[in-house]
Amino acid sequence: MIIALDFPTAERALSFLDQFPEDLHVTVKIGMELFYAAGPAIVKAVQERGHAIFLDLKLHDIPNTVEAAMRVIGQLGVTYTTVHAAGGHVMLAAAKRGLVAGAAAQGLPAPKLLAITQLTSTNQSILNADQQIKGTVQQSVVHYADLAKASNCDGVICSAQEVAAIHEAVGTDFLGITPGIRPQRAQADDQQRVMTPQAAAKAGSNGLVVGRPITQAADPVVAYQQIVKEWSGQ
Ligand SMILES: O=c1ccn([C@@H]2O[C@H](COP(=O)(O)O)[C@@H](O)[C@H]2O)c(=O)[nH]1
Repeated sequence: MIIALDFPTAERALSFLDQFPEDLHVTVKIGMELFYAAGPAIVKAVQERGHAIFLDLKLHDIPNTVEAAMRVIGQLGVTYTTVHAAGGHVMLAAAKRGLVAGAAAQGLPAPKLLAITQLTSTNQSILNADQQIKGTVQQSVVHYADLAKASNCDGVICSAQEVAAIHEAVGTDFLGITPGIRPQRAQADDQQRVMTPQAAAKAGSNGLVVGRPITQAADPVVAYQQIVKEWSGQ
C-alpha cells in the first residue's frame, strides 16, 4: 500500500503524516508537485520519520539526460522510482544504469525501477485518437511491460485491470504497481481505468497507489486502514 503524498508544500505533506501513529511506518509516493516544491529535503524529512519512499518523477528525455538524472535519484535512498516506457529500450537501459551507479556510489541498494506504461487516466479513445496508437489499451500496456522487462526494469505502473495479463506475459516476479484505485462508491476523478482494492488484490496487483481517497478523506488514517483491510482480504 503506497500513499500518494500529493501536496503543494512540505508543511502540508508533513502535517498530513502527523495524523498517523508514530510507530506506523508506511510507504509514501512523492510525485512531481511535492518534489518540485520541496526538493530532496522532503525526501530526507519523510525518511527521518521512518517511511519508505516511492519517488515518482516519471522521467522521459534523451538517454544521456535520463541516465544522469537517475544517477542523482539513486543517491537519495528511495525504494522505487519511475521512468516512461515510451522513451524506448535505450532510454530505459540508461535509466537503470544511472540508478544503479548512483546508489552504488553511496553504498545503497538500487531503487526498484518501474516503467510507466499507459497512465491510468488514459482510455481507449485517448490511446487511439490522441496518441495514434492502434489496438487496445491492454495490448499497449503489455507491450510496454515486455519492453520494460527486456530493458531490465523491475516492474511497471499500470492499471489493476491489466496486471493479470502482464503477469501472464512476462512472469509473476515482475512488479505490477497499480494506481487508479477507488473503493466502492468513491468518485473516479480524472482516473479512467480504476479498480477497487479488493479486486486489485484478486487480480494480482503487487502494490496499490492511493491518493485522494486517503488524502481527502475526513479521517485519512481510518481511510488508509480500511483500504489496507480490503486489500489484504481481512
Ligand atoms: O498511471 C498512473 C501513474 C501514476 N499515477 C499517480 O498515482 C496517484 C494516484 O492518485 P489518486 O488521487 O488516487 O488518483 C497520483 O499521484 C498520480 O500521479 C496515476 O494515477 N496513474
